[in-house]
Amino acid sequence: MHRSKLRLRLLLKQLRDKREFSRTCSVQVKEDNTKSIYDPESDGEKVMERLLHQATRYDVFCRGHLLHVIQMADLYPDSKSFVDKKMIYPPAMTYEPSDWVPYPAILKNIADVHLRNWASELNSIWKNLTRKLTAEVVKNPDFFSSVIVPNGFVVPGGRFRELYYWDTYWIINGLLICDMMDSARGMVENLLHLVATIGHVPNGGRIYYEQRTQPPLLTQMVDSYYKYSFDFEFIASNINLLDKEMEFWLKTRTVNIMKHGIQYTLFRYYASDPGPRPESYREDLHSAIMTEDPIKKQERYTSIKTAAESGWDFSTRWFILNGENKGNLSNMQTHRIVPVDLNAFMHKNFTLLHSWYNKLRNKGMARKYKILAKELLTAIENVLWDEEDGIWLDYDLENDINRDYFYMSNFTPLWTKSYTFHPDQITKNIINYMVKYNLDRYTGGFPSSTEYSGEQWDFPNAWPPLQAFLIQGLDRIGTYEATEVAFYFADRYIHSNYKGFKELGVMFEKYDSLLVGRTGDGGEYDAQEGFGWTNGVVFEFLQKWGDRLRAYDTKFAPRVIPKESLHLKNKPK
Ligand SMILES: OC[C@H]1O[C@H](O[C@H]2O[C@H](CO)[C@@H](O)[C@H](O)[C@H]2O)[C@H](O)[C@@H](O)[C@@H]1O
Repeated sequence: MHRSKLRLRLLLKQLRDKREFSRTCSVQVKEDNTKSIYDPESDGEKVMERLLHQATRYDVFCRGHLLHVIQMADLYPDSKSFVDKKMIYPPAMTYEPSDWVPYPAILKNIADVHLRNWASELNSIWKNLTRKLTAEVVKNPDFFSSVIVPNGFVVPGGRFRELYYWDTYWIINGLLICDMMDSARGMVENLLHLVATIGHVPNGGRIYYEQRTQPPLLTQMVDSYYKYSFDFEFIASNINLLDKEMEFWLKTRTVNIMKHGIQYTLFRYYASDPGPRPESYREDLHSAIMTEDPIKKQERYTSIKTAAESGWDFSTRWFILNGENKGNLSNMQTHRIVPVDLNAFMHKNFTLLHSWYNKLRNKGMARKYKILAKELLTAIENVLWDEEDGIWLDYDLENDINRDYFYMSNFTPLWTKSYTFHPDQITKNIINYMVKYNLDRYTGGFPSSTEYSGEQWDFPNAWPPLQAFLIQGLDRIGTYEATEVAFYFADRYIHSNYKGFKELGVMFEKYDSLLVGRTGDGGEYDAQEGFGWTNGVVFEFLQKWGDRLRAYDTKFAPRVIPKESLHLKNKPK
């Protein structure tokens, strides 16, 4: 086979182990565009072949010399490209899910013809995003970085070619709304299978994601499936795995906080496995380069991986510098922050499990989850609730203070109903907080934070799940005022997604809160299109408000004007 040779000098002197790596390596690019390593100081390809044969897929995709040389050679602008490559056969192929239908029932509930047509186009996108592991991958898993799951799945899109834990929640809801109940169940079964085999749900469907998880939404996915299927048998036969996942969180992710002489147990993210993220190897190595101390280096890696586990990778939300959210990635101390959203998710999980065990007449387990839910709710209210601002705030374990900054995650307990306040009181608190941060001025969606850091989970990026937390959270309060404000912002957000699709033909992973219909930016990879959770949230909003939402001309302001009583006028900051 004809091969063209591309010689790359590696500037390996800068690296930690100079003796091992200060050599010249070559990379051969085959005609079929696959690459293999050639090492001129030894017997070239044979050595690398031998290495590949001896190595397990973990040695190739997750650690070791080969990974190091390739990632440091700067072969790909995005480090994740290599760890997703095939060794012989492609790990996944697109296939059409058997339950996909061209006219799901939701379309009938969308009054506006433009929005209806758009929903129909979005329904077609599911087919492009569906994957199933090939028989080859399943038979020879050692050649691939894919994690083996029994059923097909919908991926987020773009560079995200595998399943992702928390993305799957919104994808499943979208599938259920589009009458794809079998696909949705298959995806839940995949995650349950991962709990059974790995002990937790990994960040994503690759072996290099196994050592960390993501926001724990599996129990809520089962709940979503149950609400459509009424299949309590499914819950009954899988509840032990949901319990197993909760035990993982209880055993590995709790912290105790003393406040006014009382000890509370809350959850944090914590991914402490050694070394940099294989899929962002070069980036992490550079982040940790300023310290030679191996313990401090690992601290960096733990903070980075923990941020990835949180789903907010990256954000000033995890920076601690002199007790503030300032600095840069080297100031990240994710595992020293108790996050509002994680604790709200866990509270919801405990509540659901309590009610299901009750229904199963399993008194012991029902009691276990009743106590867990009650104690966590008390902790959320006593540690995370900020009386002055009338909102929940993350807690800084390093400085023993609440982090008084605007982050969209502050609203998550609304979404999980993790509060005991009277609906009128919480409505007032939340609307005041929204007014304080002038949320009405962001016509492209709510920004993740007010910090312009260049990181993707900060200003001005508007992420779909975060829109859902606040908009659905308001709606779930149930007061007239809160539900109208929810509709007002749902209308605005739908408009931003619709405008982007009409003008650019794509759905984005995230949006720019200042530029209606335009993608967000920043962080360590280019903005992606597809997109699983974006489409899922759109379907959720169309399902809820399809009778009221209207497509409107992008040149004019939104037609839905909030009532005077909503106090949501632009106010100078
Ligand atoms: O490669 C960088 C990071 O990419 C993922 O994170 C982002 O995309 C995920 C899929 O949509 C999403 O779940 C996450 O919230 C995003 O920040 C991946 O999950 C990270 O682990 C990875 O380091």
